[in-house]
Amino acid sequence: MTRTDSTTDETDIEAGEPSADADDTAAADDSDGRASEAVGTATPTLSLSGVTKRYGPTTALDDVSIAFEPGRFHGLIGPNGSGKTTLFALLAGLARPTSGRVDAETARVGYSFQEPRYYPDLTVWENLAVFRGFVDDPPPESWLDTLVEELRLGPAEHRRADELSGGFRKKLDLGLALVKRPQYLLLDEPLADVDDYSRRRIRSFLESYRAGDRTVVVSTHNVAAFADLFDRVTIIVDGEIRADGPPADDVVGQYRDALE
Ligand SMILES: Nc1ncnc2c1ncn2[C@@H]1O[C@H](COP(=O)(O)OP(=O)(O)OP(=O)(O)O)[C@@H](O)[C@H]1O
Repeated sequence: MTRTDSTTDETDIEAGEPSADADDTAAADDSDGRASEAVGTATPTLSLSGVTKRYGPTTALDDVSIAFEPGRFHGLIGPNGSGKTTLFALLAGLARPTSGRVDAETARVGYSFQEPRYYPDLTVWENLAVFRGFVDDPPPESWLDTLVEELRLGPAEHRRADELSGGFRKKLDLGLALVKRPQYLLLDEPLADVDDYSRRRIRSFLESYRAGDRTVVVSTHNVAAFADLFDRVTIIVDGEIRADGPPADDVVGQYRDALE
């Protein structure tokens, strides 16, 4: 468990070389003493407590507390600029809070953000295999076949990543998020650019992925695309949580009301 307490650091999402997952960052946290291993925690948690995140004069998150429970399909809903990506970056260990506390076992967190990361000159399969090589205790290689099948990556399996269409790039990034079969899967707009047929397959795959103690957190402003899957919804506006709990029968209406 990596616990990141309040700092005044303004570290942002790391740019540059593709990285396997957030584990490297967690290791860096340990080495400079700004995070510590929590012991004796029975249930792995993913949570923020009283977290504020500022970028210079901009407050991206303002005193946010939220816990992501095992076995949930959790919707994080908010308009552009509301703080969703920032919240994910904190949970993935890619950024530090300005104040407050982040509890995240980053080795169990997989993520796909809006900017895909992959090795451009490797094929889809090679990317999946390389990222699998970064994982300490990887699932069997057959898991990669499952991902290719379920994410409808087959037609592009042997094509270079930099030659892929936008939709296939998105699906490859989803695959990279899933390579280590994470307990917590954080997905930022996972269906953007994806064709209708693939959408249906990916939606039902994600629905089944939540089984057991796995948690899927989807960040989106396209509420309708996932409304029937959510069993918990957090609405975030201007860096503040406006609603957090079981979804209303009409999630789209619930979101509209929160924006007014
Ligand atoms: N690196 C940064 N430097 C300065 N401001 C930033 C940075 N990253 C985010 N912000 C600001 O923080 C606020 C929250 O941004 P964030 O990207 O978290 O929102 P979002 O909900 O993910 O938006 P979108 O739906 O458009 O992706 C915005 O005002 C944004 O301009």
